[in-house]
Amino acid sequence: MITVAGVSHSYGDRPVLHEIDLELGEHRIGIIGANGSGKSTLARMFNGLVLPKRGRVLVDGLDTRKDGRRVRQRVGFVFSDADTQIIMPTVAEDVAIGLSRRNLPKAEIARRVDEVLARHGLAEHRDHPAHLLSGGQKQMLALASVLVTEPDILVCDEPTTLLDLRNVRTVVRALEALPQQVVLLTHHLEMLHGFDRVLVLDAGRVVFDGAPRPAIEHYQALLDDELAGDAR
Ligand SMILES: Nc1ncnc2c1ncn2[C@@H]1O[C@H](COP(=O)(O)OP(=O)(O)OP(=O)(O)O)[C@@H](O)[C@H]1O
Repeated sequence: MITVAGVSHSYGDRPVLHEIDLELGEHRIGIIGANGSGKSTLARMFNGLVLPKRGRVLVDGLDTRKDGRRVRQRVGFVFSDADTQIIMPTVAEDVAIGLSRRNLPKAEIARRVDEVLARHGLAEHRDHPAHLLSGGQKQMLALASVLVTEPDILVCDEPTTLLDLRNVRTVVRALEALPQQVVLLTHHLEMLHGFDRVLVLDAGRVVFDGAPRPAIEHYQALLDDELAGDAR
């Protein structure tokens, strides 16, 4: 359960989030909104990458401000640009690095790495240079590198932005199969099909909170209003 209590945030004197209160416990939660509406800032608060200027964010009762390390063990984060997440030369090494601080026996690390690579269609690339993978494979690697740490919650910040339709579907299927709670930020609105709850952000405020279809309609209506305003 992620609790956002009275959260406001600004970068310098630029306000980006205003008085947000949320209890996020559903299995599949989407966050949508225009560029700059504050989605990434909010999502980065879920694992303490950004600490709120005002208010608190709790994960299963752990305060991101005081218990950052334990929060990050529970909340995995996948970024949109997999290249920025890939840090080791080979695919298997990149997945294994996430477990390096866990004090696990070598054999256990190898077992977990092989298992997660097999589950995400990367087994045959185990010893390949990570930077030679395709865009879609890199995103699956980024996902595998986070999932190997067995987080309870997975936050994905536009994980399909750089992918073609085929790879978007691969990521969608991978996310669908996860037992974890998933919070997905996306501009690919069709990914939200079947989600339990979708938040619409606009200028740092949650302006809709409900089922996917009305959420998408609300977002589209906002854009229509904005475009009509621009045309006037
Ligand atoms: N580290 C930062 N320093 C200063 N300003 C920032 C920083 N990160 C984000 N911003 C600004 O805060 C606002 C909200 O950004 P944020 O990335 O949270 O929005 P977003 O809804 O995720 O956008 P997008 O869909 O483009 O990813 C934007 O105006 C952005 O320029």
